Amino acid sequence: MAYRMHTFESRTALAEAMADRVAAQLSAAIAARGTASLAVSGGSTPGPFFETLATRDIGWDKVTITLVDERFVPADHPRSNHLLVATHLLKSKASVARFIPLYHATENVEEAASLATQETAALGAPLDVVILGMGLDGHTASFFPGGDRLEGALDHTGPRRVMTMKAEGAGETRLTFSYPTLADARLLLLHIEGAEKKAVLDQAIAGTDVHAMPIRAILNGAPSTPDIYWAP
Ligand SMILES: O=C1O[C@H](COP(=O)(O)O)[C@@H](O)[C@H](O)[C@H]1O
Repeated sequence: MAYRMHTFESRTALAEAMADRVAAQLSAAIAARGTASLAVSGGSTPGPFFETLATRDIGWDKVTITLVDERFVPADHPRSNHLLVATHLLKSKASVARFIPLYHATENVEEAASLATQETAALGAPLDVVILGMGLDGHTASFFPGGDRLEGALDHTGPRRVMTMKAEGAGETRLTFSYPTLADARLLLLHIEGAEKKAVLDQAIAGTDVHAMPIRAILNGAPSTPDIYWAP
């Protein structure tokens, strides 16, 4: 397993440190290439970090933000990751950033995935910053254990794209970037909080079955070494 562990005394300290790190990487990208790309996770963890990041003084008008994964629900749905980003990140100094959603109000989720693939291609590759989360079942992005397209999503040789995922533990059908899009980010972060998630991380580190705990695909053999940010 290859990763770097960063442990903090509090979630506030983590949010400050991670916001500094991400802001520095985005600023460096803007200085080098004129623009910067940031793909973030949803769920219950990132809200306070988003609030902190939005206060950082960088060239937000040159930053494009997207999601590593999304539920196939409209942006006003309470479980929408887009809603989380709109509420907690696209505000303050970051209100001028551009946002590319993965959800589209198409007839079916396959069409939404195809549109999201086309629209996010403009971000180029690799992405500047990818921030992953992890569920208690060991999923990351929407790489769920038992996912109907898990094999394809984790294929190291597959295309960079947005694809669909259905899994018992996922609730709604998902849209997710494929592993090749996420795993070679210039800065690859894994953000987890709490003792329960630390125990899941330790379990993932101790084993090798990627299908049982897809987070292992990131911890073991991603082209970029992930930096793990954890606070109790
Ligand atoms: O379903 C999801 O869950 C994971 C973890 O979320 P959390 O609520 O345990 O923080 C998240 O990383 C992912 O983006 C989200 O769609």
